[in-house]
Amino acid sequence: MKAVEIKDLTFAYGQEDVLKDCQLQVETGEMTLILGGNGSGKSTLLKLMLGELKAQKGEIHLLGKKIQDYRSFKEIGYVPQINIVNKIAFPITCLELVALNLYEDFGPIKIPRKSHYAKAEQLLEEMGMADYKKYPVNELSGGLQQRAMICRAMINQPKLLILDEPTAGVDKVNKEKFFRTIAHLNQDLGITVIMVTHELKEVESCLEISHRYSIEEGRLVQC
Ligand SMILES: Nc1ncnc2c1ncn2[C@@H]1O[C@H](COP(=O)(O)OP(=O)(O)OP(=O)(O)O)[C@@H](O)[C@H]1O
Repeated sequence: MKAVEIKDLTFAYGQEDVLKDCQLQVETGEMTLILGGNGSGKSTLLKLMLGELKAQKGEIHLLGKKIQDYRSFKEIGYVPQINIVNKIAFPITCLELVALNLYEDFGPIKIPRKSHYAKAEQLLEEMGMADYKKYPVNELSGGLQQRAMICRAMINQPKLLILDEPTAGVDKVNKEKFFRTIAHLNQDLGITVIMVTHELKEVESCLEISHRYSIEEGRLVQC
């Protein structure tokens, strides 16, 4: 099954098209990179895939369903750009960050229960983050914050991971550790990954890439 299929997608915020007649096919288990200069439309493309924006023209299919009929967004793990994480102003711990993403299972009282924390704790352990579970996320280094965000995305056992420049501002050693985590999720667990990145060199040395696309003047071109 195709994880993502995009046909003839055109999108504009105002008058001018940011994306024009874009086509994209991602098979289950693939690792796809989206490249392109600043302001070329990479984040916009991801937001369209996540259902946050609606295209003026074209079709998006997620895991075999038209996006308009798709209801299981928890099958899609999203890791935003790091500056969004920095905007968490209150001192939420790693454990809380991860457990809170189970919100769909909370029931009538909208707070995590013991079982949710236990599940989050187990995942943090599996992902090598047990030492940081009690740390406020906004006090961690960039690399650790992004690993915490990956755990947050992973708690719902997603089939597809969408990452938007996940290592911008992260130091070299932590970047490599981060990409090795992604390699494990993709190669060992078979999770489909779509990643926007500027760090082609580091990514290519750690990951097996299926396809690279670049956004050039609104068009999505394979490169
Ligand atoms: N909410 C918005 N309203 C109007 N224009 C927007 C909005 N968000 C983005 N844009 C514009 O759309 C274009 C594409 O933006 P986008 O953020 O998708 O680019 P990007 O490739 O992700 O850039 P970067 O690499 O800098 O993150 C840019 O010209 C940007 O200024």
